Amino acid sequence: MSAGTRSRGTRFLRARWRVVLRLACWSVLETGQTFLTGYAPARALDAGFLAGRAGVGLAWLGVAGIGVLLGAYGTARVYAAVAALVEPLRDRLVERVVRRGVRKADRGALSGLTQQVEIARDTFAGLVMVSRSFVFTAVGALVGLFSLAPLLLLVVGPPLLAGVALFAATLRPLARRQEAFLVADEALADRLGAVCPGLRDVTATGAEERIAEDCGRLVDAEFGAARSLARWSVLRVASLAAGGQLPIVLLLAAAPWLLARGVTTGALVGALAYVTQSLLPALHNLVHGLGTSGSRLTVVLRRLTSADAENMEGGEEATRRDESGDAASRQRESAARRAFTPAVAPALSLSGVTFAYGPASAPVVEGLDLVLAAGAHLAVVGPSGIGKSTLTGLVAGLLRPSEGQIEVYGEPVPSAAAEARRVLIPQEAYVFSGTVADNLGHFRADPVPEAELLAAAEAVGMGPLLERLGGPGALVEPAALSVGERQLVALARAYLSYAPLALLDEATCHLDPWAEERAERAFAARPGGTLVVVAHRISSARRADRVLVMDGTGTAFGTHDELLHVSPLYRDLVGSWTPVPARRSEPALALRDADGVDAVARPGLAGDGRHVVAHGPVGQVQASGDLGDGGSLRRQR
Ligand SMILES: Nc1ncnc2c1ncn2[C@@H]1O[C@H](COP(=O)(O)OP(=O)(O)OP(=O)(O)O)[C@@H](O)[C@H]1O
Repeated sequence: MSAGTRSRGTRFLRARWRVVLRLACWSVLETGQTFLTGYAPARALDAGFLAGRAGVGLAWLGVAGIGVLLGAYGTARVYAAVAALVEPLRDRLVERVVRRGVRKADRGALSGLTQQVEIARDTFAGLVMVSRSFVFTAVGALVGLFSLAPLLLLVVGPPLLAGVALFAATLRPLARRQEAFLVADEALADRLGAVCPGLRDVTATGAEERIAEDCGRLVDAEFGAARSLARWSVLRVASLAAGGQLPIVLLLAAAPWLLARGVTTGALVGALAYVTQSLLPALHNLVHGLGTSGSRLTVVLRRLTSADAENMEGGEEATRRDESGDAASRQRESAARRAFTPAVAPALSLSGVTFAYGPASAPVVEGLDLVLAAGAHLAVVGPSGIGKSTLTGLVAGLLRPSEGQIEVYGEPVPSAAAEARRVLIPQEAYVFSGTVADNLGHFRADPVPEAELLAAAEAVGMGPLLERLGGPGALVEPAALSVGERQLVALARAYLSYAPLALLDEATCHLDPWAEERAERAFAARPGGTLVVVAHRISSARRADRVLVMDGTGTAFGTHDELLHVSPLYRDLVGSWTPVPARRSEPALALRDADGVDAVARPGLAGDGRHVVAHGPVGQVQASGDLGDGGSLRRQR
């Protein structure tokens, strides 16, 4: 406990000396009861039952009973006195906390702090009870032992003193370790509290490993603190054994010696009663109560009473953390910027990559070799469920191959360097509550200049949406955006990142073919940028300068024209894809049937302009949908 907290505590108690005195007086009754715990049975035996005077024995037992009743009355009064001591402490702490909470208008902090006040109040009450009880019980028992036979003090006193001394010696180091454990526990709880609600963000940004590492460090810190605490707690158990249990053994072992020196049988039984009924439970409560609650109270009180200072320190600490965080992000960023400079290594290289979702499952990717030069534009095609997303997950480092190596711009996957060089835009675009600028600049540690934001939005076709939302400073309500609009936000965000390799995993599937084309061309034209697109339209594959056809565990790789000749699967895929009609003046709406058949419609073709009916040129596709802003569709069949 710090000197400041100690002196405040002394002042607090001195100002309430009357309550302390009242508490002491009522506690004397407890001492009386403790005295009778051993003395009455001793007299009942020696002067009563063993002397053949059962009446006297019963009378002494009756006295012990009265002692218990008086002790119980005293304990009830003690509780009232403890309340008179504890409640003012609570009031003072609450006053402090509320004053500070109101000043800062921080309701979250206020509720957290008032909860700590309750902990402080309860812990303080517990401490007053156990330490007071130990003192008065010990006095009662020692006086009782002395009255029965001073020799008994010789047997019980030394181990009791040794136990208490050992306990006192461990108090401070134990409190420090308890505090270290609490701090580590809270740090972990804080971190998990922040991470768990944001798990989607973590996955969306591919930060699992970094977060796992970070949380792992906190888990290790708490584990270390718990081990150290446990080691010191062994000494606490030793002090209990020495002070409470050893006297019992000594009394029994020394019984013949004591009896030979005039100690009566009743006195021996009385001494055992003192140790087992009073001293041991009181010491047990003291060791556990003071050992655990004492350090908890120290921590809570220090926080509550010096929170202003701590807040300042906390602020500085946060700034320091921010600064070091900034430094780390600056480092990552400069690594990423460097990645944009012309690279000698290929943008992507896979050699002998094999991956299966489970040890017993068939591999989704098997022995795949692929080299993609920097600046290339690759389309990955294949039937549904063939492994296209799995491949992007492998390249992004979200999945680990069981065999083979993957490198992104010469950096092994997974690694932070490879992570900084790629950005994955999944089909399910993620938009979070915040401003448009927050969302778009999410992959950038440096503030993105507004002109750059606008240019990126324009490049990927998000311009009209940005305007409708109210510009970069406007707040985004994710639920109010259509899936297509969310994809536009995700595309602009990825476009702004410094990662040169963009992985679009059906990231434009909710956009119309023209919006998709615009976005893909924008990514392909990023200076030094390499693009891998999981294509769901033939137009997308035709735009790419290379196509990877996935066909079970086999693959074919080449240009569109080459593959039309060599890959029957590619020919089939091209045949089943619907050609995109020439662009009309009014925006078109593209629908895709569950079987992957496209249908294209124009608003106004049927319906009221927002609700349209689309007739598919292939098969009998019929669907109606709501043409939201930005041309996206919520389809009802
Ligand atoms: N987490 C997973 N656990 C087990 N199997 C999975 C998991 N994710 C995908 N698969 C299986 O792996 C195979 C390849 O899936 P993947 O999503 O990579 O295919 P895809 O070609 O991207 O499909 P689509 O075009 O429909 O998105 C499928 O059979 C799928 O069921």
